[in-house]
Amino acid sequence: MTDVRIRDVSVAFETTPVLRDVTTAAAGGEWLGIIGPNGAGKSTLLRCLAGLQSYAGDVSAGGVDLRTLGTRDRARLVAFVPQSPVLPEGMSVHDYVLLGRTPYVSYLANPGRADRAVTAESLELLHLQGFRDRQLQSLSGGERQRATIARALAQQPKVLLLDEPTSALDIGHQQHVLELVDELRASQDLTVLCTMHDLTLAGQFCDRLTLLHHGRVEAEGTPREVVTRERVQQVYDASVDVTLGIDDRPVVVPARRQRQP
Ligand SMILES: Nc1ncnc2c1ncn2[C@@H]1O[C@H](COP(=O)(O)OP(=O)(O)OP(=O)(O)O)[C@@H](O)[C@H]1O
Repeated sequence: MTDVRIRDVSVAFETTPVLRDVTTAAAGGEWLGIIGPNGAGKSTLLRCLAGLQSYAGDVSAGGVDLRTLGTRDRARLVAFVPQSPVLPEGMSVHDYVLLGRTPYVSYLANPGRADRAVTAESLELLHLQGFRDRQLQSLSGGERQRATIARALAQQPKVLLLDEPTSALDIGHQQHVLELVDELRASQDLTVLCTMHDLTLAGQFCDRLTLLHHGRVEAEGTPREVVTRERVQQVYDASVDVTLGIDDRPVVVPARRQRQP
């Protein structure tokens, strides 16, 4: 299984620091949730791992410094599902998911039978068989989100990076996708790093959480350790109640501030 280590990672845009000496790690096969308010640096951190953002510091997966890998080797190791993917115009769902096989297809060759089988399996896992010939642009937001996850699974990565994977999904598909990721994690030895805004869902699915605030690690640990009423109030400036649900995992309930008379 492939562990991910992030050490002293810093990113600045112009002169504005966005990540400041971020150090955290996911053990092989673990699901690490990255949480924090808007603008905390969550997506930027995932983009560093995906090779889309330059950074100071070190990031490794399975002991390999990700900077040393070429595009194809990196894509076999790490798959990234961005929050708002740019989808190619005029492409069918099937062909888009088949793109996930690119790192396995030789230059100038066409995808083979095995690539098509993995693509069909990914479509099935995300309940997209009925959409295989539809144009991407004709899909709803949630269907597009499932298509991007299917493309990432077709990459057969060791590390899956998910940026807000359930933001466009209804409650049923949220659960389906997160359960599926959890099953794949177990069956395919995947290590998962996932940004999430829903702290209750994050607590239910993640083994550990890293809380970012203003680009720094504010807290990390088990969901129960990280998601406390006081911390959510302080970091998110939110009024909430936090109770413990199944398996002592936190349940975060917004508590409406006093109504104005
Ligand atoms: N290319 C860029 N140029 C300048 N600033 C940027 C750039 N990309 C991100 N930022 C800034 O970096 C900060 C962190 O952005 P990031 O997208 O990582 O936050 P986030 O925690 O994922 O937020 P959200 O929860 O809103 O998605 C934000 O203030 C954002 O405006």
